[in-house]
Amino acid sequence: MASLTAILPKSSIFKIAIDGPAASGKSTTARHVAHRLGFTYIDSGAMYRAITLKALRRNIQFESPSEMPHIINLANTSKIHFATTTPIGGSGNDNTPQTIVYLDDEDVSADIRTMNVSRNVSFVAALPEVRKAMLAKQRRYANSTDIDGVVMDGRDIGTAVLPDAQVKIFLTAITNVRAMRRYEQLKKKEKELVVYEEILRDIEKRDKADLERKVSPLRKAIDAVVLDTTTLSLSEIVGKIIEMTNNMKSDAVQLSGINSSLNESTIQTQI
Ligand SMILES: Nc1ncnc2c1ncn2[C@@H]1O[C@H](COP(=O)(O)OP(=O)(O)O)[C@@H](O)[C@H]1O
Ligand SMILES: Nc1ccn([C@H]2C[C@H](O)[C@@H](COP(=O)(O)OP(=O)(O)O)O2)c(=O)n1
Repeated sequence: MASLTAILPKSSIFKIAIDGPAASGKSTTARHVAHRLGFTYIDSGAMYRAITLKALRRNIQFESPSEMPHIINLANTSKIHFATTTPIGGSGNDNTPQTIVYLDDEDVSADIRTMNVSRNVSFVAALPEVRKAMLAKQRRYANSTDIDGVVMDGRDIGTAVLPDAQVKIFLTAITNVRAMRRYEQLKKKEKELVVYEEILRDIEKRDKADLERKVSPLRKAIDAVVLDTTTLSLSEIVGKIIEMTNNMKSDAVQLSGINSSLNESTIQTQI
């Protein structure tokens, strides 16, 4: 029976974990999947970015050992929450649901995506105490009782944050494709001058830092499915994840049927 219970959901909240390197398509994919399934989307990377933004605004000197307690304190005391806006028509990426990120009730959705935050976020995300604080918040969000399902993306969701997720995806794409997509994405926002080579360097540096850090490095969970977005369109990727989720849900329903009839026969035998 252990093998049956292993694939049945441990709680009524259905969990989808999407991990992968920078600009592999995690958040866009996750937002579409969540929207289609009526699930809540949680952007775990935005949480590390929000703490980094707050530290930058306070002129905290990164990598100075005496400043670390300040960063840890920010992680423990900051309020971070999300809101999702529903798309109204449009085509292609225009109809991607948008996520608003609030830091202490201020909308910081644009400010957390600047190159300055990107350059410094890996340092903040490598601090074990910061990860501990974020992990507690992420699990709290994922286990809130008023939602049917959750889609969370990041680097350690399938391995550390939601190891019990019923669907685990590892998104990847070759580095220069990821850098070009991020370049196009930032250029559209016109928040700052963007240079492709600088973005490529940032992505290479962050990939290395995310892979090599000691606590919860970027890893594919052993039970995750790899999807390469270099060759697959957004709608193909979203379709595959929805299909996997629906299959997993119907397997769980069938197995719970088998389980309950097994329980009934056990009860009858006992009587
Ligand atoms: N499968 C895909 N094919 C082409 N472009 C994609 C695909 N998935 C995402 N994108 C685009 O790539 C850019 C980066 O995606 P994003 O979701 O922000 O990545 P991540 O969250 O992994 O950093 C966005 O402009 C997004 O629309
Ligand atoms: N679960 C997570 C999510 C993000 N991080 C870190 C590592 C990433 O470089 C930064 C920013 O994450 P984010 O997903 O916003 O980055 P990209 O959109 O992929 O560029 O945060 C992490 O360590 N663990």
